[in-house]
Amino acid sequence: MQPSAEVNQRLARISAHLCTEFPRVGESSLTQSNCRAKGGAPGFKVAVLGAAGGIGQSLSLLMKINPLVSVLHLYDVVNTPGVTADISHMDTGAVVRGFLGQAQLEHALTGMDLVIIPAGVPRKPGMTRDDLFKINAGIVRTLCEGIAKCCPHAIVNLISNPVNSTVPIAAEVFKKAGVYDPKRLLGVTTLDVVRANTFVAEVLGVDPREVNVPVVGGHAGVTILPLLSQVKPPSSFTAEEISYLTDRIQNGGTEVVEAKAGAGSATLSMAYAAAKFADACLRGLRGDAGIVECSFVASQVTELPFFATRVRLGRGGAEEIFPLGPLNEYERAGLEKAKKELAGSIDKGSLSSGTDG
Ligand SMILES: NC(=O)c1ccc[n+]([C@@H]2O[C@H](COP(=O)([O-])OP(=O)(O)OC[C@H]3O[C@@H](n4cnc5c(N)ncnc54)[C@H](O)[C@@H]3O)[C@@H](O)[C@H]2O)c1
Ligand SMILES: O=C(O)C[C@H](O)C(=O)O
Repeated sequence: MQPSAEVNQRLARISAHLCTEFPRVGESSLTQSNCRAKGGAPGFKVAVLGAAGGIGQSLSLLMKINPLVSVLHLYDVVNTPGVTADISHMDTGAVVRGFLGQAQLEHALTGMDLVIIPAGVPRKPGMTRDDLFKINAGIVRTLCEGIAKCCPHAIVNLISNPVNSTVPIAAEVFKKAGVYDPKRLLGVTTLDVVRANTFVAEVLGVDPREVNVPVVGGHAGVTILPLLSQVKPPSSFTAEEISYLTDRIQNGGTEVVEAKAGAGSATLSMAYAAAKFADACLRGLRGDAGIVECSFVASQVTELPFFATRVRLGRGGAEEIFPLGPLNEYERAGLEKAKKELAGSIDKGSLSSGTDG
């Protein structure tokens, strides 16, 4: 006998809730819940919020192949059943579960060790990252309220722009909920480092994997401050090369936005950068020694309450924040410009708490 349309609809609703837990009636009598293997390899529980987006999909794929991840929760307000079904077929260790819409946010977050947030709208040509503030502030606030309630000890990797303001917004949400741990809130600026390594390697004619450029400050225009005097391996540049590299690194995001011509901003290089940073956070959580990355965090390195510098990642998140190190005159001038702009963006985020942006 064929199951009624009503039964099929009911199962589809349950299936949307649990995403891949039930096949449609009539397809097989064996369901995933009867399967002998239940998953549960040792590792960390990671949630991606905004998992169906341009960054979210590639990032979720990269987290699914990370051997440190045992459980991967994919949350978005659209399209997570499809993304989850697709990624869950990859034969890697992490067990994947999908969550759709605000009603499932708490299930998505409960028990997570690391929450990565690429949710929010991207830029179009002619826009600044700050033009995204109003809409993304509200999204970040709602998601962080969920984190405060369901996994207050998770490490948070915040990608949504404008990072210079969304990190202060998240801090205010966590403070209000009484769960703020500044070491666990990390703004993701890894793409600036990834770009800097690539562009510097092109100029030097070397493999980018051999290059490490500290990029400090924040994540927008002049607040992105590459410290070319501290490049590893030690390298020297002409004044013309310094000017070209600084400008290209500061405007790397705009270069992609313009090339995509209205179809969004960096997604693939960003997913790579976010996966690299998340992997570093997970190795820190595991207790590995010497994990150092740049990140926009609560900081006393300058007079500003938040600043991106090199940080040492450990079980508690950003356990040590390194000072800027010696700067040359060009970098000192860049630092002053960066701080001036950053101060306004940080205040805008901190003071927006409780409003809709
Ligand atoms: N930090 C960085 O270096 C960096 C780099 C690139 C992009 N970004 C930023 O990342 C964000 C996402 O970019 P994208 O290209 O993936 O955009 P996108 O539009 O392709 O994807 C965003 C996703 O967020 C989801 N979303 C919207 N509201 C949500 C909510 N309340 N809860 C959960 N999910 C929600 C959307 O449904 C969508 O799937 C943008 O703000 C962008 O500016 C940051
Ligand atoms: O430029 C953008 O708007 C996205 C992102 O911040 C980037 O640097 O690529």
